[in-house]
Amino acid sequence: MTTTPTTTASSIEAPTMRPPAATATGLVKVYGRGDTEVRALDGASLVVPAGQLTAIMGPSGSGKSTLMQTMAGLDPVDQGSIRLGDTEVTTLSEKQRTLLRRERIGFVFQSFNLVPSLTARENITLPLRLAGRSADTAWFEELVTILGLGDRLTHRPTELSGGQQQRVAVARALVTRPDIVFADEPTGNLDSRHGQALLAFLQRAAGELGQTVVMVTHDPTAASYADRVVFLVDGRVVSDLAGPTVTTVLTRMAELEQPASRAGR
Ligand SMILES: Nc1ncnc2c1ncn2[C@@H]1O[C@H](COP(=O)(O)OP(=O)(O)OP(=O)(O)O)[C@@H](O)[C@H]1O
Repeated sequence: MTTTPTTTASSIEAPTMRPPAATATGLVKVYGRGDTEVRALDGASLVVPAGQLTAIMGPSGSGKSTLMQTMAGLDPVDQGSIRLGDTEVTTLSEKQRTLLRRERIGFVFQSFNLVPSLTARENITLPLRLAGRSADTAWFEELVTILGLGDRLTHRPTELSGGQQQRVAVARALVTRPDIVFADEPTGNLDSRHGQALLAFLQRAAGELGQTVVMVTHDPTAASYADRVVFLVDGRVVSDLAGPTVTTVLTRMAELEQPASRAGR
């Protein structure tokens, strides 16, 4: 078994029966100019296997959110390629990216981002209304049941606990059966019990429902729910770990913090 961080192509490949849900190659994203220039992504490459829960970890400022936002078509890149299924995202116009997000991508944010004036049901079905689609009733019922929201559908966000609000946000992200769900610190505002319930659901959504999920997290416990963890350092994917446990994630993080592992980059 090798635990040495590596930047070879094999570190970003993961075997899967289905074609990858997304593939990012050589992403470069620069913010600012001159003295204030920051290379948030500096050649990041990543394959996201379909039907898996992939966690993205890395030190603060390593580019995790930027990687997620660019892969989700929220933000353009300066260089590189992003394929979502057969679609090259980087050459789409802003309008086309908006449509892509609406039709094929689900989002879960740390801050839930629910619409305060809408009920839980209306929040969950909002992406369908925006896309002009009708609800798949069986799928809606399945999501609501698995997430334990059946008796909360007429409540507004202020009438729900943090855990319930985040479950509404997760149902909203999955209601369109998107090709991929991006979750940025989805358990960041939850206590550990609600956080673990949510992670168990994301794991189940991938394992049983075949949903592809990419989750940014700082938390080794959250990462241990993933099928695979990829580690970002200085804007590049430098290592990955299949079948992570809290211990193996902590060990790998400690290795990546060693100056030697970052030398020559
Ligand atoms: N809009 C922006 N303008 C300028 N710099 C930015 C912008 N967004 C991100 N950055 C910089 O890009 C780098 C990567 O930021 P990013 O938020 O992707 O990192 P992160 O790994 O998600 O960090 P954290 O774990 O702290 O949330 C950081 O140095 C950040 O300051």
